[in-house]
Amino acid sequence: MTKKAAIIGGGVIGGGWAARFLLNGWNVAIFDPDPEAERKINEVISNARRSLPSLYDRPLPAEGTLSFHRDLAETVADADWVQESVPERLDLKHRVLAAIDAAAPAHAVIGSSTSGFKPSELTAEGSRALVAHPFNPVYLLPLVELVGEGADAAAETLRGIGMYPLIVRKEIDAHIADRLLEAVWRESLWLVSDGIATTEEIDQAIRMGFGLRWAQMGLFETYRIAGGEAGMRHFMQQFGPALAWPWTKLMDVPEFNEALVDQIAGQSDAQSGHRTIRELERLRDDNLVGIIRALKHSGSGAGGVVQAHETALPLPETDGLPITLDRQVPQGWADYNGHMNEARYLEAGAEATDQFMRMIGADADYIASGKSYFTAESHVRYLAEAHAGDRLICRTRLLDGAGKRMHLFHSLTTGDGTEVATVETILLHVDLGTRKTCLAEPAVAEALARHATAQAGLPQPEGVGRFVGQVR
Ligand SMILES: NC(=O)C1=CN([C@@H]2O[C@H](COP(=O)(O)OP(=O)(O)OC[C@H]3O[C@@H](n4cnc5c(N)ncnc54)[C@H](O)[C@@H]3O)[C@@H](O)[C@H]2O)C=CC1
Ligand SMILES: C[N+](C)(C)CC(=O)CC(=O)[O-]
Repeated sequence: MTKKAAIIGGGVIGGGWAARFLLNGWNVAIFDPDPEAERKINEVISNARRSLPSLYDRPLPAEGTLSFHRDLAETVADADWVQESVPERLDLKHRVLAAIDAAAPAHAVIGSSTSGFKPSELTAEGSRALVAHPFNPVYLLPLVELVGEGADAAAETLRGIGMYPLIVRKEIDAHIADRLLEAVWRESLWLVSDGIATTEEIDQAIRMGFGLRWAQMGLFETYRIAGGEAGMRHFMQQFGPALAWPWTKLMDVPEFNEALVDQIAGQSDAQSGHRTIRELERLRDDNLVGIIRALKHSGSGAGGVVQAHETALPLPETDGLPITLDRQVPQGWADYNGHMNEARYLEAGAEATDQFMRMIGADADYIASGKSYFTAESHVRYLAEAHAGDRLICRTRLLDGAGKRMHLFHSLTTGDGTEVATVETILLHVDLGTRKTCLAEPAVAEALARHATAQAGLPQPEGVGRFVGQVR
């Protein structure tokens, strides 16, 4: 049965949670007294639809239903997960959590998005909530810090929607990540307030340098490398004494007053005010998709989380011909002509070939055993336009699988069935030791023969054997 998430408070974070659950197949019910909440949440969900599925090379589950309610008790009825995301005020959280506790089913997990409160503070008035602290945008960033009782069971559910639960073993104000962020934030406010740097210069200092490192190796692994061949021990010996130097104003905070707010907000407007928040969100999301997809290749950081989640998603079902690709066209695949760039059709064909290889047993283990296929020739026909956000499906015909050859004809269609391209490709079976062609192992040869039998009698696809400049 489809699971249900109830989102209490649908602002920046509640909207992100709603999108994360919804796009992973959950039904989502929302309670937020703001009359603008429905519009805002729908805008956040639209942004999520254009980005989250683009992280995956398999389709996400079909979206659940989305409903907006005027009554908290009605919202949480039958919920499997209730996520409180109201403003960061303890008295308000206590009131809202008490109402949730009174109406939610006993089996429901009650998570609080609190950035700073400890579970002992949240539960002081009897609530059974635990901290489930996410990161913005919740639908793309996998990290969620879990603190409190029931964290292990909650973690399992969150992994199921593609998140990375980090169980915080001992409660502490602001958990783990916000303590780190707060240190950078505090020092940045000092630098602006003292006139050392502008908001833009600080952002450049982060994104041109260490920000790039952190997404893939974090702090400690990065510094281990910075110690040279002697590693972390040498790094610490070299830079440890700096802790006592006046590099930072640790624990000291600039006075938070109107002048500071005006200074920071004014510089931020000058830096980024030419774009709306939604435009900035889309830019951020497109960049995050590109970064996370790059990390997927090496299984690093958030890319490893997407990889693991993806293997748990069902493969597309075949409908006569094997479906070798079913994914969304990411924004980054569109070019200056406003459609999918020509190179991406070949990339999609190459992904389909890889999937077909896995289907016939020429998978990672087979390659590790020293055998594989090399592509000898490919021909792409561009038949119609695919656009960013389109669903892209590939069905693969096996035209010849005998001997050392594998001749494939990929037909790429969009979700509405329009054939946008064909990629015809000939591969040769090779011994990776000698780099010379050889016959496939019997299991692979037999799998190819089974596909050939299943496809026997199908008409030759239109366009087979075409070459560039052919006279019509
Ligand atoms: N904004 C951020 O970067 C992050 C925020 N958080 C945490 O998430 C929580 C929510 O923060 P944001 O989404 O940023 O705030 P927000 O101000 O964007 O959204 C809060 C929402 O709660 C609604 N609300 C107010 N009273 C309510 C009530 N009694 N019942 C139901 N809804 C009510 C408001 O109408 C608003 O839509 C806070 O605890 C915050 O610390 C966690 C991670 C990141
Ligand atoms: C600013 N903040 C403390 C609310 C930030 C967070 O809690 C996490 C995030 O997304 O940066």
